[in-house]
Amino acid sequence: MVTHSNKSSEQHSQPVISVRGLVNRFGANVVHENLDLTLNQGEILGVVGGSGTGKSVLLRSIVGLKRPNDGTIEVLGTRLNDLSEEQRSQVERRFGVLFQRGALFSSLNLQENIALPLIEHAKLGREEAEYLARLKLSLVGLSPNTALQFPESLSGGMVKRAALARALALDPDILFLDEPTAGLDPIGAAAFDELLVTLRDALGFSVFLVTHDLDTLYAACDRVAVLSQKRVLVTDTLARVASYDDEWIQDYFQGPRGRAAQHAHQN
Ligand SMILES: Nc1ncnc2c1ncn2[C@@H]1O[C@H](COP(=O)(O)OP(=O)(O)OP(=O)(O)O)[C@@H](O)[C@H]1O
Repeated sequence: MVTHSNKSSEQHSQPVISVRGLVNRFGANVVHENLDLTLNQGEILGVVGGSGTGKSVLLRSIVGLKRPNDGTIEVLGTRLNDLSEEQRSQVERRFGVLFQRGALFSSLNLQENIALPLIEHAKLGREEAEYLARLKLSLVGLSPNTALQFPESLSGGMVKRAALARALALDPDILFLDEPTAGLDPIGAAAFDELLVTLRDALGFSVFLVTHDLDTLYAACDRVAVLSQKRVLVTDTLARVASYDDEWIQDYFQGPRGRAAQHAHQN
């Protein structure tokens, strides 16, 4: 059951990301063709789709790691296409990104990992940055004595939390998460979903969440966008998307795993 207030699009109609007519190609491989997507203020938007439908490429296009072949991307009211490199990096500072792999530097302890963006981008001194890093660790539920530990000594769930703390280091307006619960056991994944909703409710950021995890969709997402046929086929509440007349959607939501997730969250 969704325990948070279901902040649907009606309550958060202000878009923080607006993608229109996006085209992405790699040589002859057309990944996106005329793709539209909207992320509203304060919502957690789950982005799903079959393997290779371009979820990660979409995320990378928005955060500035892949230059689109065509289309416009507007973030927080600013059209990214029109910006200089310097202006673009100002906008990108308002993003927090958690990638599926390579989330933390293995040679740095947690405090140093989280302090890094504060030193590099916010130009804080080391002591102040590490103080803030410890605050971020407590925000994601990690005790102060994890601050000096290295990523390899932590469980998968703790690493994800620490990576989330780093993504939150610069107090982002928009958080991008690429399969954050991949590799976690169901209890660790559920705890991460709950933490995400709690932090969103408390801090008010908006979330672009790529996931294959049906439980995450039920537990954390206000709306779901489905990538299929090189575009966003539908964006709506989970209940409406789950009943959408499309073969992949029906297989995904009404298959055994989809029904199990739905059942688990109804009880
Ligand atoms: N750097 C790249 N060079 C060439 N092709 C790429 C590159 N990055 C992605 N692609 C291609 O773009 C397509 C979409 O990839 P993407 O990783 O976005 O899919 P996805 O939906 O995130 O998949 P998955 O669910 O398996 O992670 C794939 O065909 C992939 O091969």
